[in-house]
Amino acid sequence: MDVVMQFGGPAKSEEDDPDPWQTKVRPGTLRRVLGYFRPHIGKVALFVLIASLDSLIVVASPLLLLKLVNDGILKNDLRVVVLMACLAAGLAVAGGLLELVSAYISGRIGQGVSYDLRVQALRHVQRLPIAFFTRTQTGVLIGRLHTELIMAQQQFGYLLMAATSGLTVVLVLVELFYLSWLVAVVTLVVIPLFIIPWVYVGRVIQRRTERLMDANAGLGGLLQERFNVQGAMLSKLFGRPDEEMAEYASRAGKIRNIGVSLSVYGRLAFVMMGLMASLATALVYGLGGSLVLDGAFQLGTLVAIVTLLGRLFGPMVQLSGLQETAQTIVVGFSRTFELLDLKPLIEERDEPVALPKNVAPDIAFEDVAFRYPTADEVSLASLEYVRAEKMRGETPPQVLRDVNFRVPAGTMTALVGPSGAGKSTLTHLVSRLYDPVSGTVRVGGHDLRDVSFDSLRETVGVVSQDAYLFHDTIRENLLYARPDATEEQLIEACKGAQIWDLIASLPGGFDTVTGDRGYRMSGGEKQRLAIARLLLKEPTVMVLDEATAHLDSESEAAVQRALKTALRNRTSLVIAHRLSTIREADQILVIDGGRVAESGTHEELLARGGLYAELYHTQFARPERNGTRPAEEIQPASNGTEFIVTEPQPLRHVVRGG
Ligand SMILES: Nc1ncnc2c1ncn2[C@@H]1O[C@H](COP(=O)(O)OP(=O)(O)OP(=O)(O)O)[C@@H](O)[C@H]1O
Repeated sequence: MDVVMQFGGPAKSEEDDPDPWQTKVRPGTLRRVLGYFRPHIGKVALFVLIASLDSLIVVASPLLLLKLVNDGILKNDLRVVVLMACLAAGLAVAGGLLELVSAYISGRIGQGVSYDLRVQALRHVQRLPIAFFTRTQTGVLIGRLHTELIMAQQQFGYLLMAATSGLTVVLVLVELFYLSWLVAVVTLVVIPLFIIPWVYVGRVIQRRTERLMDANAGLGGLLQERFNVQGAMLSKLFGRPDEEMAEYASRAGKIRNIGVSLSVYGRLAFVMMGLMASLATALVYGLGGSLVLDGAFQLGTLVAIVTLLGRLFGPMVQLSGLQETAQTIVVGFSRTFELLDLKPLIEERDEPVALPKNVAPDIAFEDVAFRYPTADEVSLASLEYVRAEKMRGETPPQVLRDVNFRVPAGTMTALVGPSGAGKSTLTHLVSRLYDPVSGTVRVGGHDLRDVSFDSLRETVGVVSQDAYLFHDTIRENLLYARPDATEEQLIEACKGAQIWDLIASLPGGFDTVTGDRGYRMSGGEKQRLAIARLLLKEPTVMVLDEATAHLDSESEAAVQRALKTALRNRTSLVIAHRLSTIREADQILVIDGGRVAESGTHEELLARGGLYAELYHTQFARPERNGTRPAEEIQPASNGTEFIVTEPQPLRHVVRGG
């Protein structure tokens, strides 16, 4: 089977919003789907058994009616009447119970399969590189792992019902032939005429339901993006409520329109079903009644035939949707398979090396070149918000080239250079968020591609400018780094990170909730908490992006003290924005255009009179107003680099033009 199908279905209407990123169902998908049912084969067998018993009950009760009328009522035998009535009641109760049990079992199977698939998909997504997450729209990914699987699983329930309906239909037809071959033949001819419009309406309903789910997922993704703290902040600051409202309204309007048409079609299906049943029954009453008058069969047989007919429509309708349901399941599953088949770019090799604990290692970059991966290499177009078709297939430019340097164990290296030079990218390679395209990054002499993920995570600690905190208590945020930390260890880490006084002053102490993305804390406080989290983890290598923004001088001094503690006795790579940090570095690397343009100590680089000296002199050689250094100013350097100078002597580059 090689079907290309849009998940929302191909039905044409004004609500159609053709999606160019269709899900391609690959050959072998059905076999793969069935593979997920293998562990539940026992339950499937039990379900089939129970469903068969249920089908037998469905066809047995009309026979009781036949006997009740022919042998009881018509022959005036009260004993038969009572016995048949009791048996019919017993069968009805048994049928109800069996239906409940079969619903439970089919639920267990469907839920079990979607549980297995979901856990597998989550584990897989965890292994995907950071590049995947930078490209993927979170809301859509959540939809893929959640809503779409639920839908496939619900459809599975219908599939099981439809499959067992087959047995019921066969048994009912056999019994019809047994009771009256003439009525059975007429029924067989007439029923498809009624079923065809029903099938059409059923398909429309199914496609619109799928499109409704797609539209809901799209709206969910949008809301998730706009209503997280930063999205809400952006929309408030840019003040475009009307455009935002128009976007919501248009999407919600689409959902409304599909909802309205769904309820109309749903009602139509209901009416058609009733009409179908009434017309067929009227026909059989007419035909059967005349056969009774002719003495071809007795009244009880007619009652049984009419009852049987009533039990034929439901299963036939379910059977008619079998193919559509199966296809929806296969497409739903293949959407998850698509994700599972995305090969993680960064993998742990077999028998990886563990870096030694508690020993600060050196870091070495050897002929490193790097470019960010293409969309095709790391993501799925269907999960990207901006489906930049043109971008796909294009190779992004090299961000790092010919990078060679060594950070000796236990020393600090500062990275400076213009914005976009590649400093952050370079630090990403140390924590193996990305692998170099060529060349080698070594920690403690080991190629990072040989090192186990666990030991790399233990060895390398990262503090970014915008520290991320979970919406949880301060304690839980700290314990994330070391779940077994004692209260004393937590306090010690917080003291080292200069955040203990603040935590101690909070009424809730460690149990204070830090809010969505830690929003109730200031930038400096968040960064110090992140440093405390890192101190708990005790990595031997520190990768740090010094904060450039929104710290008042008191907070800034506190962060500086915290960093001093954090960097002590560790090998560190710091994207430095402050002169004090740069001066303290054992080595400074000036990064420019993805290369190490210069390296040395502050004094050496000044003496060399190159780019660093130029940057430094441009910044400090300017005459100060009133003999004092301005509290904050932006100065364009001759090479286009701008520095913001803030007290006490911090060095921040803002932008490099040209
Ligand atoms: N995820 C990404 N995908 C593609 N390109 C990227 C990605 N991240 C950064 N880049 C590009 O790589 C180049 C280097 O970026 P990088 O963030 O390393 O610079 P930087 O020196 O740290 O700048 P800044 O000081 O402004 O943070 C830039 O041209 C940037 O646009």
